[in-house]
Amino acid sequence: MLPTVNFTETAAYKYLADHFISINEKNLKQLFAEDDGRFEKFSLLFEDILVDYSKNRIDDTTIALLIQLARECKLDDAIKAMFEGDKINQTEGREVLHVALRAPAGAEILVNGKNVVEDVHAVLAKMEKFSNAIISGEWKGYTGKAITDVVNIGIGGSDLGPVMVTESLKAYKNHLKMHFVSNIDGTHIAETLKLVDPETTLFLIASKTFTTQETMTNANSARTWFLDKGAAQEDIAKHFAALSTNSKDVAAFGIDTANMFEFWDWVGGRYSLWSAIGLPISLSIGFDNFKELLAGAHAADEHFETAEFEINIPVILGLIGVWYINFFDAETQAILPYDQYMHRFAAYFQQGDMESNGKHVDRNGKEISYETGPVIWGEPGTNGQHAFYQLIHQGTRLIPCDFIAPAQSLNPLGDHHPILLSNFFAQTEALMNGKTKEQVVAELHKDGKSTAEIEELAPFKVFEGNRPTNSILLKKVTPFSLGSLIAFYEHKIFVQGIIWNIFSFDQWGVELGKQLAKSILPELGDDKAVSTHDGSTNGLINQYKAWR
Ligand SMILES: O=P(O)(O)OC[C@H]1O[C@H](O)[C@@H](O)[C@@H](O)[C@@H]1O
Repeated sequence: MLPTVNFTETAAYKYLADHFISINEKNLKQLFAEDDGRFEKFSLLFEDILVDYSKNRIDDTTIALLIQLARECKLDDAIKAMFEGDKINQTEGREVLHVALRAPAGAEILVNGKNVVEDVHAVLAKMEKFSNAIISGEWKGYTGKAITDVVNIGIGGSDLGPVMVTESLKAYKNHLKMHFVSNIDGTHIAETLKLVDPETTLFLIASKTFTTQETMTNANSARTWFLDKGAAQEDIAKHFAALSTNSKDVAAFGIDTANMFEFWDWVGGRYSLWSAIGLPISLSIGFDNFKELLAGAHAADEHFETAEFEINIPVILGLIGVWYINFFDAETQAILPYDQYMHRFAAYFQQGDMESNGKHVDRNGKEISYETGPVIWGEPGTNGQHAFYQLIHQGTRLIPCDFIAPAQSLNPLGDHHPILLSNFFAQTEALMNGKTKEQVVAELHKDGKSTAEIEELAPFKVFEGNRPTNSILLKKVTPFSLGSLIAFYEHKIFVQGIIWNIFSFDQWGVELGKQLAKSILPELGDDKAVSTHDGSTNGLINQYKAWR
């Protein structure tokens, strides 16, 4: 059982509320001026990842109080409960053990008296064998040809992780062409099927439950297409595999359970890329690289489980997030990777964070009176700079930003990387320091503007600065460093969920829309006007019927 402390009733919260008043008056520039050792103090090096959190609106007292808050909320007990396999997903009665998916062989994590690490490694061995057979071409399709294309059909947690990781690690990929179909919009599967040949395509049907409407509809369309192209029922075994917890429905679909890669209900969908759901990753970059990804995540797990809170990266990042959300009223969190390969990183953590911490009821089942999970958003740099950074620099909202960049490029082409990195460094500097009216006036003078022109223009050119950022500098994007980075973000979400006293591992909020869609679907079967809904919904449905 998780602790159920209301963080707003702790002593630390009250101290933080007072302390906020003095910090809110301080400028980041001033905080740096007051403390020569600020960077050393507020940065952490983990393997080849440097996390610089010094450009935040914090001082020693802030960090001490935030850590006191974590202690009062019994974060240490909560971490222990997760790693020990307690049923901390209480509303679904499940353990939360994505950490077991990356535990090394020989480790022991018990669920109902059984060591799940053994099961994990049995599935990993099966994934390794299968990946090797597909990649080497030893596995043949129904006409004797090797597989060239892999189509992963899944949605949410059964899509976003593999998409993000295969994109982030594209530089490590082999010859297999990867395709991902998620949307129920027929366009997604139709456009994908145009690109592939049934004789050389492997379909992975990825669904924890194997009941998700989008995935099963797309999977059925893929199977129909496969058979329509001339393949026979018995050929399905060579071209369809399932990644699921539901062997009964996998068999009912017609997939040989020998081609089923199993995972378990203690793996949350949005935490499942480390499980059999990661098979497309292993196919795309090879099993050894997939193992490195797991090893990087495991190293981050060990850090999270054992490091003192003061030097614990997910704890510090999580607490700083709480500081902005609950004291500065920040509503969003931007994630800005300066790495084109990581272009789906923010999208991935939209599910990871928003599905986990978008909750309004606490662990006692009571409505809560404070803010919880932020809106997560972001695009890769420098594209974002030319799109929405205006608002981050000069808008009225405080937007904490995570800037992420690799020191070494995987495509060191001319001076591209130094230019990219100069922007990465410049943006956090600009957000922190801003530009004063005096600086603006001096610049306009230099440009030969008249006093009247200067007076008129100056206010628009001022940047108030004092806008907080984290900078995460990776030596290089490797399977290992990416694994660690993802795990840090996962654990940050956990930390925040514990402080907010919410359940981070259920997702009841996705159910209502599904239920209503199920009841609307039969109503779309004829041309009769509907009148059973509210005026707007009736109006929309009836117009659709008139136009289709
Ligand atoms: O893997 P499945 O079972 O198809 O679920 C896909 C997705 O469905 C729902 O939207 C949620 O439960 C998500 O967390 C999940 O990732």
